[in-house]
Amino acid sequence: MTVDAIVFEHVTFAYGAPPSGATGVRGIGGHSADSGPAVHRPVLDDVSFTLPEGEFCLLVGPTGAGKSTLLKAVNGLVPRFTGGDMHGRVTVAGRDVRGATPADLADVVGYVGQDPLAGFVTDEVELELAYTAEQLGVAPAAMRKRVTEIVDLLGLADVRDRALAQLSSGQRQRVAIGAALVAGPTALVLDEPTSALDPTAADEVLSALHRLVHDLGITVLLAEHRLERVVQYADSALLLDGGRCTAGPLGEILARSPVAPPVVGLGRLAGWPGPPVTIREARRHAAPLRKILAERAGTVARGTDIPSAAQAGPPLLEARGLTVDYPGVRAVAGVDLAAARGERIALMGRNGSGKSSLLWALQGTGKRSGGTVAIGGADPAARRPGERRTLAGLVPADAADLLYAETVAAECAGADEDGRAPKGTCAKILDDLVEGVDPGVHPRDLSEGQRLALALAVTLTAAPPLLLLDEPTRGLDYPGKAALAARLGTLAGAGHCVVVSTHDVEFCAEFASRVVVLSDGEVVADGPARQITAASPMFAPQVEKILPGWMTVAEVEAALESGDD
Ligand SMILES: Nc1ncnc2c1ncn2[C@@H]1O[C@H](COP(=O)(O)OP(=O)(O)OP(=O)(O)O)[C@@H](O)[C@H]1O
Ligand SMILES: Nc1ncnc2c1ncn2[C@@H]1O[C@H](COP(=O)(O)OP(=O)(O)OP(=O)(O)O)[C@@H](O)[C@H]1O
Repeated sequence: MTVDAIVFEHVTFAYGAPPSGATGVRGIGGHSADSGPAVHRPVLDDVSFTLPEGEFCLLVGPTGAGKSTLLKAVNGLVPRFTGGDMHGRVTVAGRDVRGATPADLADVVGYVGQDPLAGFVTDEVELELAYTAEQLGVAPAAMRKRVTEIVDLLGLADVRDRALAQLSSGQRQRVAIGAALVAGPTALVLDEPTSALDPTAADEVLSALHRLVHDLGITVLLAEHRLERVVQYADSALLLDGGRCTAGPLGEILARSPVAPPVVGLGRLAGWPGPPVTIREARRHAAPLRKILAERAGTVARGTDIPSAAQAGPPLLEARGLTVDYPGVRAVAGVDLAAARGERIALMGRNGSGKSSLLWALQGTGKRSGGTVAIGGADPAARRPGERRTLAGLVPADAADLLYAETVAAECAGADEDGRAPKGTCAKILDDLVEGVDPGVHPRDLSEGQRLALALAVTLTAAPPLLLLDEPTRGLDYPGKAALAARLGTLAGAGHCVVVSTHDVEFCAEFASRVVVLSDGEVVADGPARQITAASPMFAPQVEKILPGWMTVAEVEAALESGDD
């Protein structure tokens, strides 16, 4: 008989009311106590669903829909540590979550947040894995056996003795999953576990989760924006939109979802039945469309084919022999990079290949151990911070680093003033990226995607000639990413040079004219986006895999429309 792993019965939740849990416990970003008793619009509105044992379920929904909130309600973090007003019932493996702490529930549900480092309590892999078991009072012999099983299951044998700080991001994420598994839970909930990972590391993590579902019958509930990465692993989906939640088989949910991967968009455009949700299914329908496109390929200008401006003008940015050393690591190893106004460059490469270090060194704030950087002839490192900002703007991977004001509205007003932009510029950019952000809310209470959009809007308002963005698509839904690509395209068209470090191949396909690939701090490929991404199974976007030579749904749509004229 199958047991229901996670059950929500008429769950309604709104932020704003005082915390209902124990006092003296550090909250998870909630500040309801000092913001008064005002209750906001419900984030979850009469949510009911049942997830059986051994199911891999995706939680999908637009930016700020409440996905993190729903996941935290599974193990009681919401409302216990966030405050808020909650009605209805959540049960995991038959246990009522109300009144229990996440630690009480560790043997039925494991929670893995977006940033594994933030959740670690020790310094070493094995200690971290053993920690939860120790807390639960498991006998040493049983504990060693359990840790070994988890190490094998998650492919961590080679690194089990290492310090956590020496692990790659994908390995750290697998350790975080392992730590959540030690207590032997029925269910695992994961909040965008691959958002910071390169495509290879993401595949490793998702394959490990897939094995847990198949070998151990664990139920996995996983929130993710990059659906193209995860659909092939999932059985079912929950769609959260406007507070309401719909559950169903993956294909059915994606067919009606406002957020769907490119393959679904292509299927809708081409009228393929289903529509297909995997590349494999889509290829079965693709032959007639390939034929039509082959006839049009010569006559249609594709967006990303716009010639590189590098050939047109003198470079805005010129770096020579740029080197960044940390103790024991050469993060950037003699990089030469020239970029002109109008270029849209994606910086790609494995986790730890040196992308962030390169961006910060180019901007002038980061460490530079050797080499030169010039932006419009000036060395940004030699300028004062205020002046530096007029040469280059950098949106950091952790968007919160850029935000200081008490409300979204104040942040936007400050950005308009600092950037000498007309009033309302920043708010308008924000609204284009993510709709409906409450201007009165504190930036720390925004969802991940909303906060990132705000940091982007603040930087784009000042619009310096060189724009550097470090992983700017975390937490953004597909419409948000398309809006970001469009805005960056407009800025490039107006003479800015835009460099984006990203693991998001679909965003790269929409945005980039040129791709630079780093490996171990060195540039190993540099050329037109279409050429570089098509040549690599790791970097190729979904559309390219189904219709070689075509990168995005919009491109295919334009080609089909051109034939209708
Ligand atoms: N502590 C809080 N106080 C007030 N409002 C909050 C708080 N935390 C989140 N919110 C709001 O609740 C809504 C849902 O946030 P949540 O983080 O659950 O969304 P999400 O779907 O996970 O978003 P993303 O896709 O960006 O990760 C957002 O509008 C957010 O601004
Ligand atoms: N402050 C630091 N001190 C020591 N080593 C560092 C520091 N910052 C980065 N490193 C190391 O330098 C190398 C490059 O890191 P960097 O963050 O630039 O890579 P990345 O390509 O941006 O990675 P990711 O895709 O994971 O964000 C890695 O080996 C990293 O561990």
